[in-house]
Amino acid sequence: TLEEGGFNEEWFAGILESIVRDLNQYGVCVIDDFLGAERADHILNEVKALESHGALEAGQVVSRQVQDQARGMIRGDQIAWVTGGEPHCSCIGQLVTVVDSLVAKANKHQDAGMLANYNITWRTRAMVACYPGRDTHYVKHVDNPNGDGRCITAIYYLNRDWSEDDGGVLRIYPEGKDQVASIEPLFDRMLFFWSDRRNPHEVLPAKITSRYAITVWYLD
Ligand SMILES: O=C(O)CNC(=O)c1n[nH]c2ccccc2c1=O
Ligand SMILES: [Fe+2]
Repeated sequence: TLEEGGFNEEWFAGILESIVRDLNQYGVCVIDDFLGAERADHILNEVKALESHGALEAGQVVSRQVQDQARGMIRGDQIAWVTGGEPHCSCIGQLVTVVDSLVAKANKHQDAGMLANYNITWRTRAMVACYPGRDTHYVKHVDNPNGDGRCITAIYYLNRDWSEDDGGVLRIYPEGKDQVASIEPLFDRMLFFWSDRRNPHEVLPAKITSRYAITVWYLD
């Protein structure tokens, strides 16, 4: 976990190995207990503060069947873009800084493999997303189907005590493979996957009132 200021060398090296190995082997890498519960909690509190201050806007406004039309559009995911430099997002900023270091080191790692095909010098801001429950979901899609520069999707989940009935599982259908990855949006779970056509994915209907995730896309 993170020592004051820096981060623990062997923790970092272990995570780095997992990212390089798993992205090359599966195109997907899941790291559990990424930052430890205390830091994860601080990040969750910053996300909840964004939500309660109405900083999250409609990521995609979905209309439901006709009978719901009367109730207006059911909101899909709600998002906010943060740099992590905002005063009330400093812990989100620390998360992004650590992930930046890991991705940069993985890109230049001696066993980078397919990662070496990229020269990752940039990234998007962090997209804080909340799926407000009531079956909100995200249809099957590819993040970067047409070479817009995004090569790695990095998602950090913040859902405490998630259980099967809460829904909101991320399902990835790795191209050319018959197995599907079902990834539960667990608290303090970090996920990396190739952003291109190798990883079509969808967010299954979320039952829990608020399903939180922070996504950063790394650019080649
Ligand atoms: O939350 C997840 O587990 C996966 N989430 C996604 O795949 C995902 N992908 N692309 C987006 C674009 C705009 C707004 C939200 C999204 C989004 O949640
Ligand atoms: Fe996506």
